[in-house]
This record gives sequence, structure tokens and C-alpha cells, in this order.
Amino acid sequence: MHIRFQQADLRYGDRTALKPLTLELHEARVGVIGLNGSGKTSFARLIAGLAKPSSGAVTLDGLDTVNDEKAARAKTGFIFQNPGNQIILPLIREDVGLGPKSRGLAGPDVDRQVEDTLARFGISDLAERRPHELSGGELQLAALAAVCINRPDVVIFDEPTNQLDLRNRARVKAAIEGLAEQAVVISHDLDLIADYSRVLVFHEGALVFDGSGDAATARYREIAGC
Ligand SMILES: Nc1ncnc2c1ncn2[C@@H]1O[C@H](COP(=O)(O)OP(=O)(O)OP(=O)(O)O)[C@@H](O)[C@H]1O
Repeated sequence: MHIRFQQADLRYGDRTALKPLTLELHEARVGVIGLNGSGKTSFARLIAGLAKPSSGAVTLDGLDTVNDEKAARAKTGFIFQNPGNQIILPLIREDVGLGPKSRGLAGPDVDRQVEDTLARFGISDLAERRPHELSGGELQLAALAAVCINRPDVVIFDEPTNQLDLRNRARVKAAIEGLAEQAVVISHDLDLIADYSRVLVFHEGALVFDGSGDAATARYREIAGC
């Protein structure tokens, strides 16, 4: 998908979360790194239409996130920092089924899509579980299933490996690598994005580097002073 920022910025009162940004993205995997408070989540929220630009515009395949809000939103899926909060129905099976139900599917059709999607992410065994019975990695994958069943063009991850152990980190990394969908991945876990061909570095609300994972990581280390 073609994501385009045209002098888009995001301000909260007199605080600038993201300075005016002009940028085009179409790579399958885009990493986003930077210090805390550098504007990464603001950037991601603008893509997903969860925040509206204070000025300028953000378009997804030409659809404006403000003027074509519904159609643009349908193109994106967002996995939040605490994916447990976005699972709202008691059982994983029910929650993943919400999307197809809201598209008007019923009974067996919903069940089939849910089964296929859980199998796609290797979590069929979680179907009858409740969110509080899942590990952090399993929650990420369950949220991913609930998002991907809606067939977004791009999935945005906000620190997907935060607080995960090595095994779960590897599992989530593999799930992202295996996605057919485009992925925009915000991360403090530099290993996760190191081999992405395009990684953006934000600093103090501005895009300060745009390049390969290796080069972006080096720039980020310079900024962090370590
Ligand atoms: N709703 C809000 N109201 C006011 N200021 C905000 C709001 N959301 C973010 N900010 C401010 O905007 C700036 C950028 O925040 P943002 O969440 O985009 O950073 P981030 O790079 O994602 O940080 P982190 O790595 O800590 O998640 C910060 O100074 C933050 O305090």
C-alpha cells in the first residue's frame, strides 16, 4: 500500500508531537525507532486514522484519513502496546469472530474464518481461552488474528515485543515476517527491525533518518549516546 504524508503534523495544544512531515512509504516492512517521546506513536496513529493531522494530510492509496475516513480506516489494523486491552470478548474465538460478524457473516462462515485465521498464526489451541489466560506473546498473536481477519492492507505494531521473553519475541518476530500484509513496526527492540530495508528514526518529533535497518540503528545509537 502507498502511505503518503504531505506536510502532516500533530499538535496537542502548544505541544508538538510530530513536526510537519512529508514522506511516502510502500515497502512491505517499515521499522520506526527513536527515544521515548520522539513521535513514533503519533506517526503511527496518523497512519491508522486514530489521530487527525493538525495540518497537512495523510493518504492511504490516495484515500484521505480525514475526508475518506471510513475507507481509509478499513485499510489499517493496529496492534496496541497492550494488546490485552483490545481483546474485548471473553473467548479468543469470539473476539476474532467479531470482524466477520460485523461484516454480516453468520454461524458456520464466521467459524470457518476464525479457524483459518487462528491456524494461520499457529494459535488454534487458544480458541477457547480467555485473554487473562494468555502469555504476552500469545496476546500479541491473538490480537494480530483479530486484526488480520478484517483483511487490512497494512498492520501497525506498537512495540510488539515489549516485555516478551526470548522465545515469545522470536515467535512474534516470525509472525510479522510471515505476514502477507504490509507492516509498520515501532520498536525499541532493534533486533526486530535490523534487517528491514526501510527504517525511520524519529527525534524530538521530527524524522531525522530514513534508510536501512543497520544505518538507522547506528544513527539511533548516536542520538541516544550509547
Ligand atoms: N494525547 C496527548 N496529549 C498531549 N501530548 C501528547 C499526547 N500524546 C503524545 N503527546 C506528546 O507527544 C510527544 C510524542 O509522543 P509519542 O507517544 O508519539 O512518542 P513515542 O516516540 O511513541 O514515545 P514512546 O517510545 O515513549 O512510546 C511526547 O512529548 C508526548 O508527551
